[in-house]
Amino acid sequence: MDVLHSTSPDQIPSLTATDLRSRFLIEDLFLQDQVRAVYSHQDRVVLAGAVPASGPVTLPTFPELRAEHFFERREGGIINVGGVGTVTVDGETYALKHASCLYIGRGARDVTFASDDDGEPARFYLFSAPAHTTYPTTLVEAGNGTVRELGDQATSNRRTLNQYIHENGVRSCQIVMGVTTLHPGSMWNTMPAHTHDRRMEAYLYFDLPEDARVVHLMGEPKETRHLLAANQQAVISPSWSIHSGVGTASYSFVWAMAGENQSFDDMDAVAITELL
Ligand SMILES: O=C(O)C(=O)C[C@H](O)C(=O)CO
Ligand SMILES: [Zn+2]
Repeated sequence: MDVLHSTSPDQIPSLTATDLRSRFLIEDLFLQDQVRAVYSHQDRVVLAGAVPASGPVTLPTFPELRAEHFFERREGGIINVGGVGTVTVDGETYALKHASCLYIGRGARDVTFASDDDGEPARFYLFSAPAHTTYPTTLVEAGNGTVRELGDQATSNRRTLNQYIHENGVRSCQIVMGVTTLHPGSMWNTMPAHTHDRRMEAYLYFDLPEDARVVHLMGEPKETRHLLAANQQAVISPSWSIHSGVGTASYSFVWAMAGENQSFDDMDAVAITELL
């Protein structure tokens, strides 16, 4: 498990493009037959990728957690960004099609990932945060969350947002999680941009063609930078940073937050004309 320390906004002007990528972009979360995890000191979230290619893989108890099992003091949301697969939690098996979501509550002990078809393995993205109590482990099929239609074709940002884990959906201690899909021909996500000082957020871009990129904007509104993200790469956004991007092709992304509150609409919008 890699550990990513926090970065203060006043460090940003001194960082090179390579420095920015190593602090905020996770390029290789999905490795064949492994569970690869990154511990971020932004609200102590863990981002992990599991790719059961030649057989099932089990979620390890990473020593950095100093826990008996991964979910001893944590909860997690999982979205499958690959082929159809299953997640087995303490003997109960959940089938996850592409873009479906599974919430796992605190206290789960044994978690195993498997693919239905080794030729097209599942790719499970896990976002986990510390939890103070146990909410039930719950599956939500792709598209069955709370749906919001956002943006406009005229500004190239027409998109469908599916909220899965949130205050009025699958309950959790901290995690708010869902998937946004750009409509064909629309490339901009989250523009106008925003920050939310009470929550960090991570974006995992997926369903982006291999030869395409998302130009992801980050940083304080008046000191923005960009990161070029490829398919199935994740960006960590501290609470002081905007998080918005434009693709060279249409794409989807998993957004997931943790922190002080779970109020999706508690965000501070930044007018496009205010960005520098
Ligand atoms: O398309 C969007 O806009 C989003 O999906 C925004 C994210 O959900 C977000 O940043 C929530 O804070
Ligand atoms: Zn946000």
